[in-house]
Amino acid sequence: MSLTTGDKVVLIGTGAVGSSYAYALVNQGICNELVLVDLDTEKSEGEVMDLNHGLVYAHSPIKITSGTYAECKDAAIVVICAGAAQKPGETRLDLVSKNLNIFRNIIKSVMDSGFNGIFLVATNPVDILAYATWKFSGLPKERVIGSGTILDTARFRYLLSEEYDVAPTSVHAYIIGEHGDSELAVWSTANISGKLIAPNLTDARKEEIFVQVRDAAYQIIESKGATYYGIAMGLARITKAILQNEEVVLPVGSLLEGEYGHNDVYIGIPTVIHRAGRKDLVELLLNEDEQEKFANSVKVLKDIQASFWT
Ligand SMILES: NC(=O)C1=CN([C@@H]2O[C@H](COP(=O)(O)OP(=O)(O)OC[C@H]3O[C@@H](n4cnc5c(N)ncnc54)[C@H](O)[C@@H]3O)[C@@H](O)[C@H]2O)C=CC1
Ligand SMILES: CC(=O)C(=O)O
Repeated sequence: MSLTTGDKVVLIGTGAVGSSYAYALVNQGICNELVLVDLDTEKSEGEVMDLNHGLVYAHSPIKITSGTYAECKDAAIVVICAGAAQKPGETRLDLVSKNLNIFRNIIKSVMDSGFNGIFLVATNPVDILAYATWKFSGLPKERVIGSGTILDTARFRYLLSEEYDVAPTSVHAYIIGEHGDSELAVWSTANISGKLIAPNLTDARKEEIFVQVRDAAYQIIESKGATYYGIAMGLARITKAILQNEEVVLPVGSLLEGEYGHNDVYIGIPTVIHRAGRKDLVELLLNEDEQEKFANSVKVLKDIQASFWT
């Protein structure tokens, strides 16, 4: 069966992240049909009403409805933002059992609809849940994408843009690895217009910037209860890259099969995104320290996987 070709998006989970993503899609005119699904149907229906009331001022026409899993049948992309979120003091990995159970049911319901498109997963712990989506759905790896380190990389580029007074889009730098505490900054290739950043910063300053990136979620959750605008913009960016067949490189969650010397794990790495989902992985040349940190991040994720998949 060939890939569904329209640009219908079904969003599962219309909480803080899901509703912000829907709002970003409408404002940027990324798709022309959006269906909202949530266990709490009253909430998704309310979100649909609210979004529709802004349509007269939207970027371009879009049909927004609430629906059931049957709507996934002809969807190009199913985006999953459903499940539990971190409470203050919790790590992303604390959510694993709860959200794996939720995902078992969600993926089955989506696949039972006859879905033949691309999954984009945001629910945490996102790397484990992207892997679970790939396993539960039976879809090829190209059609299951996690949000990976799209948000962490955006945070990193923003902080470096502040450091150097240039636009974040002119900073070329990646956070890779787990979307979580074991992630790493690839300082060895981070640059502005080809000029390497690392030689101009002390180790102490680099560590300060990295810690700000790594711990941003904890800080935001402590101050306002949840993070959602940043990831919503990141998810909208990935959605646009897929629907517009951009072949752009984005740091998303992709399955490793020998790349970087590891396999059988979803993790945040630069990936070429096109209309069929993931195209190629871009293998960064990591230095020894980065390779060790990346290997540790893989191990953190694999140890968790091992307790759920033999
Ligand atoms: N990947 C990333 O970079 C980020 C991921 N997240 C994650 O996104 C997820 C959602 O976060 P929030 O929107 O803040 O949470 P939320 O609690 O505001 O929303 C979750 C929604 O999921 C729905 N839901 C729960 N079980 C469901 C099921 N079985 N079927 C359908 N809907 C169901 C709930 O009714 C609720 O509307 C969390 O796991 C959070 O950690 C949050 C920020 C960044
Ligand atoms: C909550 C989360 O995963 C983040 O903001 O990075």
